[in-house]
Amino acid sequence: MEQKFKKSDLLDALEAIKVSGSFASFSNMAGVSCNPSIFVRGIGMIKTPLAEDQARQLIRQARQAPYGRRCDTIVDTSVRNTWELDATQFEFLNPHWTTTLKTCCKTVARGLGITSPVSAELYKMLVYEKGAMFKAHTDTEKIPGMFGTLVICLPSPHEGGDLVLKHRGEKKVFKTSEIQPSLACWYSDVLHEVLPVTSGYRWVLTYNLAVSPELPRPSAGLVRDENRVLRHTLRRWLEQRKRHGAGDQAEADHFYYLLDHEYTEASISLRGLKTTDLARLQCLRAISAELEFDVFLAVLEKEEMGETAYDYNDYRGRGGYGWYDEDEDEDGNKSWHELDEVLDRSASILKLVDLDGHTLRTDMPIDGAHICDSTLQNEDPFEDPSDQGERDYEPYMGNSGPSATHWYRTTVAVLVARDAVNTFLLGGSTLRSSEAQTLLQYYAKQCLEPKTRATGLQMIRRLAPLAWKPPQYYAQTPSQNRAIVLTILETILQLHEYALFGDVLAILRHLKDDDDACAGLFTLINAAAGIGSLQFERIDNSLLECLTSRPVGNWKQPMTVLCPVPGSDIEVWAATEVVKVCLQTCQKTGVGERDGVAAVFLIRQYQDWDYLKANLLPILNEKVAASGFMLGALQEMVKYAAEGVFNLAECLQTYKKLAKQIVNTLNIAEDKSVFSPVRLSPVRLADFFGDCIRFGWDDISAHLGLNIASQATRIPAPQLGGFWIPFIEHLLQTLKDADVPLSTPRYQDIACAIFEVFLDKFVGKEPTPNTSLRRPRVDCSCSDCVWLNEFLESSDQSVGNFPVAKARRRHLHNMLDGVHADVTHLTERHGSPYTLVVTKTFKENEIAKKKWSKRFDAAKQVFAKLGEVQLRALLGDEYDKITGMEHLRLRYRSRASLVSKQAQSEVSRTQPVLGSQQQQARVLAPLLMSQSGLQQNAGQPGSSMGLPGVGALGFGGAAGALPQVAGTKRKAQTQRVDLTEDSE
Ligand SMILES: O=C(O)CCC(=O)C(=O)O
Ligand SMILES: [Fe+2]
Repeated sequence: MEQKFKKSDLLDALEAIKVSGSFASFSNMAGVSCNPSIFVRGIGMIKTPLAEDQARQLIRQARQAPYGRRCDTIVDTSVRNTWELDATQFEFLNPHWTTTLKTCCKTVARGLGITSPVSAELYKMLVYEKGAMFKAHTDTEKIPGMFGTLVICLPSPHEGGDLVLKHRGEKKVFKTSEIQPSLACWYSDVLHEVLPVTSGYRWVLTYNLAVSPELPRPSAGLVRDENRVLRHTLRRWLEQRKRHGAGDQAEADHFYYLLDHEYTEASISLRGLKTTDLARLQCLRAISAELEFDVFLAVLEKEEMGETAYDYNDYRGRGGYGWYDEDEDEDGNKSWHELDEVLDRSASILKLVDLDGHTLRTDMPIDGAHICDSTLQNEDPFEDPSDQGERDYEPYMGNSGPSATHWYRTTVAVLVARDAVNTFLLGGSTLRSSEAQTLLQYYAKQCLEPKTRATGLQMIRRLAPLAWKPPQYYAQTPSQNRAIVLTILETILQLHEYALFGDVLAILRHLKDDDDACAGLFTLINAAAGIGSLQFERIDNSLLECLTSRPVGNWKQPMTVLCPVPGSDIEVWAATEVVKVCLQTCQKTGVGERDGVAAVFLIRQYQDWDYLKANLLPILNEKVAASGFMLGALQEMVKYAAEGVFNLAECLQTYKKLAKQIVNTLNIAEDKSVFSPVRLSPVRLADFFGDCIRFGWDDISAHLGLNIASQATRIPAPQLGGFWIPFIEHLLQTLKDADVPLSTPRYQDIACAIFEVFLDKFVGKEPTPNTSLRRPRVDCSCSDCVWLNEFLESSDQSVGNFPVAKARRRHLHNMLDGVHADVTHLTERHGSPYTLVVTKTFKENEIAKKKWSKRFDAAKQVFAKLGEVQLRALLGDEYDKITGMEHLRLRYRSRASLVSKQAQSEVSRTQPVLGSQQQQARVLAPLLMSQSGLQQNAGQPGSSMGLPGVGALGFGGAAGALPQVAGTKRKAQTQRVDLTEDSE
């Protein structure tokens, strides 16, 4: 009859594992007196480091080392190619060498985790010359009690010759070339090899390691007793769970095991564990590979909030010496306040990781009340708070007693029965999408193991919709997230779970904007198709949906990475389905240049010129207004025609015919959407001029130039910086490339027209300062506000006093702030009630001036970027006027007269005076009086320009509110209607 499982047995079994030993260990011997002073018969003393001539002498004395294969010992230099000397051929003259070796044995015992005394018996001296190596093998038992091998690497320069050791999937590499003298040791059941020496000589001594033959033989495998007991206990737990099912008697589905050491959230992983914790977790990990449970690591946190005893210090703190925000002891630590009564208690897993340290959950609530039951140590896992926890203390507040919150943290291993792992991982609270994403990665890994595959897939099905709910897609950074998406899809494809693949893609369809994810997906498909195991017909529809969820212009990248084998089902799909759907999509409205480019690209890739003529040309004929789409497609066509793929003559004929139509229907002002980089890029329009020059279509470019110049005044403000200024820049380049003089009237007209409207709508006139004391009303009809409005609207009162109680002062204050009134308001704290003093200011003048100056400077930058020489040629006679912008200034003629005018105004007080706004505001603000009620900021130009390179200047506002100037004659356009008073 099986013994009944007890939690305490599991604890005992774990605690019995004390030593952390590894299957192999290395150690630096520096500092140990270790020159053995080797004397070799037939040679004499060997000097260290080993020199070439002595190395050759050693080799002459040596023989080719054999190796053991089953019962034989054979020489085969393709397996082992080393020179060896028997222990009888040499001796150590250094009398301390025996002591050194004893020290080495202790190092070995510690490194391999052996508690009984270890002895080392000299076996061979080995010399590896260039090319020498020893292929992977395990060592045979050569003496009674032997459990492993010790190698002492003597000083001898060499490269290569790395010692590579592997055990149960773990691998260690020891570079004897880097550290000498040094030792390495391993258990006999560890597979190891010596990689070929690439230069010099590798020189080592080998020793047989043994324990007393009566003792159990230590080995790297889990034959140590402690591990057997642990495995046995765990098996009993799991079997008992199965037997009792889910009833009352049911065994716990998980246990927390308190680690000996504390670890931080950042350091928690198997690799970061110390000594015994490491030893125990390594055993658990090994056993969990055989038994049905999983091991995780976790940082637990408990929060307790409660009332504390009344603290005299707080009282004193408030009474006589002012208010202490924090109560700290002399060392600056927050002092400890015992909780008299705990009012609120909660526990959570702050962070749960797998043994590789991958985060699975964070901030996951757990049942604090039963935590003792789940802990193997059977105690509150949180240590004595008085020296561990973080704390926060709230002193006596008058209406409630003093309270404190304590947080306690501890680190544990979590053992979870495998049938309960999913419930455990998904437990606690609703999963955040980022958590669902991390869990997905975990389950993707599970899918790769046949045993856990079914659950893994099931969980992916369940978690995917949680992980990628539309708004949370970017819960993690896009690239991290994209990597997860692709890992999952790759796993699913590998497993041929096509239905699930479709489901996950359907969830991902909203990832319209993540083109890299889409391209990544198509790369995956391409790779899977390359392996030859893909059933493409089961995913083609999902892929098509993935394409159609984004603009045609974005199909080019994924379809480029796809590169299917000619004649394959993927190619047939691309040539029929993809191209067909692409053209259907192009018939819709709102297509732009990138769509035109992509459509032609796809036809070039999968169809031919005849197909294009039959299917794309009719669409182009219909789409004259979508000039971006047209130009994209036409220019792409000509590109391929030049490469010889399409019929060049027919292409050019089509281009010319359609180009005429584009120019005829071009309407700059109305077709807002065309002249935005999304629909048509400035460079493409410039290229169009280039094409006209190249192909000699002079009439077309003349017509287009005229069109632009005559319609320029109607260009909406945002398109200036977003399209037309960059266009000029590209046009300059195009003309230079085509050797066309910049002073050609056609281009001069275009440039002047655009710059004039740029100055007019973007920079605008320097704003006229407001001199009036009248301010806009606040929107409230209470008696206080009536009073306030009277003051605000008055043209001669600059300061208003409002002696009203606090609540009413606050109301006035809020109302003023609500309309951003150009006033200051301060409370004068004497008398009863206090008085709200409102003073009219002229800050808006300064603000408006600053904004204008920024735009002015931005325009200067634009001119500077284009270059003086080029601009002079392009703007001709207009150059000085346009780039100087003097006509936009308020007072550019005589700066000197400003001072006298200012003085004059101080005398007259009623006359509006124009000049430097800042100066005026500063000097005259409190004094000015005027009848003018006009708001000087109305119709401020320059807003929302989207000017490249000057965006940071922050042009904001409503350019749409600009008064538009009628008329078509360029020279007459520089005047704009201005609502502000202008003294000129
Ligand atoms: O040369 C070494 O480092 C290891 C030699 C070895 O594996 C052996 O002698 O069995
Ligand atoms: Fe070996």
